[in-house]
Amino acid sequence: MTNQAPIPVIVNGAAGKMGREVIKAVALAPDLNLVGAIDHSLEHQDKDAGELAGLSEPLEVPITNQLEPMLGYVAGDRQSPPGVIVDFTHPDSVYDNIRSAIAYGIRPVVGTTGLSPEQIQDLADFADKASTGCLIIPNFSIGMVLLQQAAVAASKYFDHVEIIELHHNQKADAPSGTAIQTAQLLGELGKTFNPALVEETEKLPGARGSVADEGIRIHSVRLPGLIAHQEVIFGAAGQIYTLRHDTSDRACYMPGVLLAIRKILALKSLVYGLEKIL
Ligand SMILES: NC(=O)C1=CN([C@@H]2O[C@H](COP(=O)(O)OP(=O)(O)OC[C@H]3O[C@@H](n4cnc5c(N)ncnc54)[C@H](OP(=O)(O)O)[C@@H]3O)[C@@H](O)[C@H]2O)C=CC1
Ligand SMILES: O=C(O)C1=N[C@H](C(=O)O)C[C@H](O)C1
Repeated sequence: MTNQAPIPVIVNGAAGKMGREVIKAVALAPDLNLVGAIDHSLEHQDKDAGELAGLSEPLEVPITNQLEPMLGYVAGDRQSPPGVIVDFTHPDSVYDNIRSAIAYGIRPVVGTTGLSPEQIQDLADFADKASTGCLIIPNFSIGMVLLQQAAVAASKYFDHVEIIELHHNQKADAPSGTAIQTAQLLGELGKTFNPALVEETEKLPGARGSVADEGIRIHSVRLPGLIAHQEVIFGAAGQIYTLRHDTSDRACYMPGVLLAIRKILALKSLVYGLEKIL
C-alpha cells in the first residue's frame, strides 16, 4: 500500500449506460478520486453523479456539460497525480474530446468506438508530440481479448472466416469497434481470407455484410434485448469452428477500465487495445 494521492478521474458521458457503471467503479476504488462528471444531456445537468449511477450515497460531484473548464481545473491541481478522463460518449464527439484532454495534459482512457483509422493516427501523432499517454480500447472485457487470441491462433489454419456482431439497438456505429479490431488482428498475419469460389450477386445490397481488411466479412445485428455479443466463425471442408463472447452486464468492462486508468500514467504515447496493457 502506498501513500500516493489518489488519481483524479473525470468521466465523460457520465449519464450514459457505460458512464454510470464507470462512476460506480471509480467511486468504489480507494486509489481513484472521481473529480468530474461530464455529460451533455440537458435532462441530467446538476444531478449528483453518484445518485444517478445508483449509489446509495451522493458523491457531491454534479453532472455538468462544461468539459474545458473541468479539464483546466484538474490540470491546475499540482498536489495530485496527473488527471485521467474516461470517455464513453459518442462517435461524433470522441475525437475532439481526446484532443482537448491531451491539450490540457489530461490522459484519455477511451472506450467510445467509431474513430476512423485516420483519426486514430492523428491522435497518436498528437499524443506523441505532447508525450502524453492515451488509451483507445475497443473492448474492455477480458473475455473478448481471449476470444481474439483464440481467433488469431485459429486463423493460421483456416482460410475462411466471417464475423457476426450483435448489439442493443441504441448503438450508433456499425460495425462495432470490437469487430473491426478483431478483423485487424486476423489481418496482421498478412493472409487474404475467403478466396471467392463463385461470382456472388447481392439481390439485396448488404446481404453479405461489410468487407473489412483482408476480405473478412462483418455482419451487424441490432435488436432490443441484446447487450454486446460477437461470433467469429471459421469454416473448412467438413468443419465449422465457432468462437462466441456474450456480455450480460456492463460490469464486465470495469476491471479493464480500472486497469487502464492505473496504467495510463506510465504511458507517453497512444496505445490501442486492452491486450497491450494486460
Ligand atoms: N470499449 C468498450 O468496452 C465499450 C465501448 N462502448 C462504447 O461507448 C460509447 C458509449 O456507449 P453507451 O454508454 O452505451 O452510450 P449511451 O448513449 O448510453 O451514453 C453516452 C452518453 O454520453 C452523452 N454524450 C454524447 N455526446 C456527448 C458529448 N459530446 N459530450 C458529453 N456527453 C455526451 C450522451 O448523452 P445523450 O444521450 O443526451 O446524447 C449519453 O448520456 C459507444 O461508442 C459504445 O460503442 C460501450 C460499451 C463497452
Ligand atoms: O456499444 C456497445 O454496447 C459496445 N460497443 C463496443 C464496440 O463497438 O465494440 C464494445 C462492446 O461491443 C459494447
